[in-house]
Amino acid sequence: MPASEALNAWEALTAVRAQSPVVHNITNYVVMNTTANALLALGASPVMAHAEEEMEDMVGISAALVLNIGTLSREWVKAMFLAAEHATRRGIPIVLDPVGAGATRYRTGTVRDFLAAFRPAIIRGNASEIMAIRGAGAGTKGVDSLDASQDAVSAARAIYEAHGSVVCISGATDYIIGDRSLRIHNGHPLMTRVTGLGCTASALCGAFAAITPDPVLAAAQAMAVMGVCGEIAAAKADGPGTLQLHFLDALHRLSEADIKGRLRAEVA
Ligand SMILES: Nc1ncnc2c1ncn2[C@@H]1O[C@H](COP(=O)(O)OP(=O)(O)OP(=O)(O)O)[C@@H](O)[C@H]1O
Ligand SMILES: Cc1ncsc1CCO
Ligand SMILES: [Mg+2]
Repeated sequence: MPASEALNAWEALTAVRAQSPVVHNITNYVVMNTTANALLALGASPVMAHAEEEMEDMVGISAALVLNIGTLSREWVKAMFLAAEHATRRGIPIVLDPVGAGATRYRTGTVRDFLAAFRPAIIRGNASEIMAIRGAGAGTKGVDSLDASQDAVSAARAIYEAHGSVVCISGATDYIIGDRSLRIHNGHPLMTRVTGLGCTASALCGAFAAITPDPVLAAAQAMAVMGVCGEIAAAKADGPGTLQLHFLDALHRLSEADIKGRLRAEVA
């Protein structure tokens, strides 16, 4: 069976729409609104919450936890660690987005401390961020990648072997590295001109991880949906502004035929 069909992306999307899992996000100020809207358009039920006082209750009603260090500070990091403790105890999947790892020592150090304490089901980042976790590469340009996704594959393998977390590297080709490896060739370069589509990919990883127990498959389903919707949106858009709008509509309207007709996934 071709890898695209084996992803079961349509079946998983149907399950997300039917079950509408609660996805708890501790994410950055830049993308809170866009990732909440993307999760809603997908069919999931997003909630953004970062007060330590409500971490136990919020994790208690969630099916996945998405942690994103895009605008981190001491209090938020404490909340993330506390939420991860509760999620680990409850056995709900954690997705980590190491935004800007490699740009500052604080970001890189926080991600490493987190991985020393917890095992996310999925780590989703761009190539520079993934390489920085292993001390590889020349750093990260703020939140943007200086490297191509294939350059981070060996770092991703090392992270999987050291921590057991599936690693998803986004870029022109998305790589999903775990107990097996997949590549997804969808998407559009215009997606890099809209802030937070990587953060959106991580949020979608959370929604699919809530439905799909196998984290390689869950990450691949999320990246498949991202890529296919990115292509549909780019075909209608005049630029980044309308891409963002068309992307949300594409998520909402995504059909089995869209996925079957466009998805280009292969075993890496
Ligand atoms: N050159 C490209 N061609 C096609 N798709 C791309 C390209 N670059 C990125 N994408 C897609 O754009 C989405 C965001 O990935 P990207 O690597 O830009 O994330 P990011 O750098 O973490 O973004 P952000 O920090 O703004 O959230 C993914 O779905 C990815 O597949
Ligand atoms: C631009 C930006 N800065 C911190 S987080 C963020 C959103 C994209 O990662
Ligand atoms: Mg990012």
